[in-house]
Amino acid sequence: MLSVSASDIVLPALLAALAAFTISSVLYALKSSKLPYPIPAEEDIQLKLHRAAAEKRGPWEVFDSLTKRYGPIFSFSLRGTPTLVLSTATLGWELLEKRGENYSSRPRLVTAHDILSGGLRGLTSPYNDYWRKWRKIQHLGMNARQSVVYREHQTLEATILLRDITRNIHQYHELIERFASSIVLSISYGRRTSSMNDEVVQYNLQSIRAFRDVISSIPCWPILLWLPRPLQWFRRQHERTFDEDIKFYSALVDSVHDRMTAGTQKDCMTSRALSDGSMQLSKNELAIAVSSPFGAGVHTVRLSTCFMEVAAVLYPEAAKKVQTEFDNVVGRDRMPTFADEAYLPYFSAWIKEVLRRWPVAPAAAPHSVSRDDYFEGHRIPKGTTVFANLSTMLKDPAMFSEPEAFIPERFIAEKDDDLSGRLRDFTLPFGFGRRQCPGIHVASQSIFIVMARLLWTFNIIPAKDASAPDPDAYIFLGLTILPKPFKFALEPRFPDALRILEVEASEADARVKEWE
Ligand code: HEM
Repeated sequence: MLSVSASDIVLPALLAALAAFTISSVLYALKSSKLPYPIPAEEDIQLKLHRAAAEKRGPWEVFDSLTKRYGPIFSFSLRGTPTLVLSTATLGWELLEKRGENYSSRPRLVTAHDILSGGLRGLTSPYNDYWRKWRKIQHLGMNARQSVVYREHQTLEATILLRDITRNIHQYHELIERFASSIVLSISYGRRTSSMNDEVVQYNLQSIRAFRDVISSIPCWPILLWLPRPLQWFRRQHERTFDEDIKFYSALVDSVHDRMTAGTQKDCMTSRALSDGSMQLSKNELAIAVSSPFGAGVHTVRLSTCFMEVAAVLYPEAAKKVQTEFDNVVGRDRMPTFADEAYLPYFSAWIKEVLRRWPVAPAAAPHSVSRDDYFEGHRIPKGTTVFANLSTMLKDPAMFSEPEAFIPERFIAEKDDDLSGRLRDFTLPFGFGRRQCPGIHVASQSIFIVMARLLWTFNIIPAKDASAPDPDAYIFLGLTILPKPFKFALEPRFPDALRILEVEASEADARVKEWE
């Protein structure tokens, strides 16, 4: 009988790991000697990034100061991976959009993607056949035309949100998070939530926390995957979490299926995916794909609206102009609706200016290059990580004059050239090319209806004795940012505003039951 002792497995495994580590170190040294647009080694960017993270500052601050010294495109080696930073929109369009077929992968995240997410999380997926199927589902559920389906629910929830804020402004963050959670659940499963204590909300929040914890911990070397599987100690806990995720999210898909059979299901991403015969997704793939909007769509909407409050407090003249436009277009007998949007050019420009001045994902999400490429005579090797440094791009004086100032008018295009077209659509805060945020339409709708109704009803003013928010202070949340806490108050704009809000909100209370 053959028997294998632990030392028979462990020793060869360790030797294999050591050999792999040595080889990859040598390859790394070779790679970093051939970086495109390199910055001098004495910059010690790794240390700078480490220090920034320790001080809770985003990497974009380091990128911004290096852009000033070395120009809008530069590279360095980050733990062995060539890393390229792009700091003008033109470079982003040139590489990430025009060459999107090659610039749309993601850096490999062994623990967070391969293990904790079973290789199925779209956000961190490499650019491959699975990602294309995942992305098709996002498109099916959130493309421009499909997003219109969610407007009724968004309007009702926005009205309930505003009424709840007037009753308890101290719970502002929780209330807006409840709003955003309800919207993404209606997109994914055609159901709403009336509370953050909802089991589905709580599960998703816990899942986001697990993902964040793994992302912010020390990354796992891919060579450790060469160890025999029973020796890969780092797998077990994450695999268990993934198994639980599959069970939980599959049950949600099953309940949509049951409601479809009963004829009571609202149109949503899951129902559309289940009805589309061409999908060819396994049950697990489908369960994870339709759960994606929660992770990417709750905090981003909450954070963006928080910066809108900062803008309203810091720049009251611009907020007044928005309100004058409301008075002219909407009047004071009813609240704004989506039907008014086309007639509110200043308000649309105001929203764009907030997203420009305070991009909530200032370095977007890193892309990765699938094959060697050449740009301006420089070789950009396969596997290069590419950052679209939105923070610097959106303050590029060549594109936005007086970039630190708050000037919504810059988005009211007069010319018909390419740049004016780009400013009219203004998708930059949502990233580039094939990885551009698939939630862009639903996010824009949520922001539009919440802010339109908020600014129609109230003046957003600094709270008594509170100091004005610092426009450049932020809380660093990893990929995203939140304004430093500041106190604001809501002052009804005219005597009837609160009455109209109360009436619309109690109608909304009754109508949202359709989504329960
Ligand atoms: C103001 C709100 C939002 C902003 C500023 C925003 C911004 C972004 C950015 C910058 C990216 C990375 C793009 C890139 O890699 O180039 C992204 C990705 C993504 N966003 Fe959003 N987002 C917002 C809201 C939403 C919402 C509401 C949803 C869903 C309901 C959503 C779903 C996603 C998903 C699934 C991805 C990953 C796409 C991929 O890797 O292919 N986002 N978003």
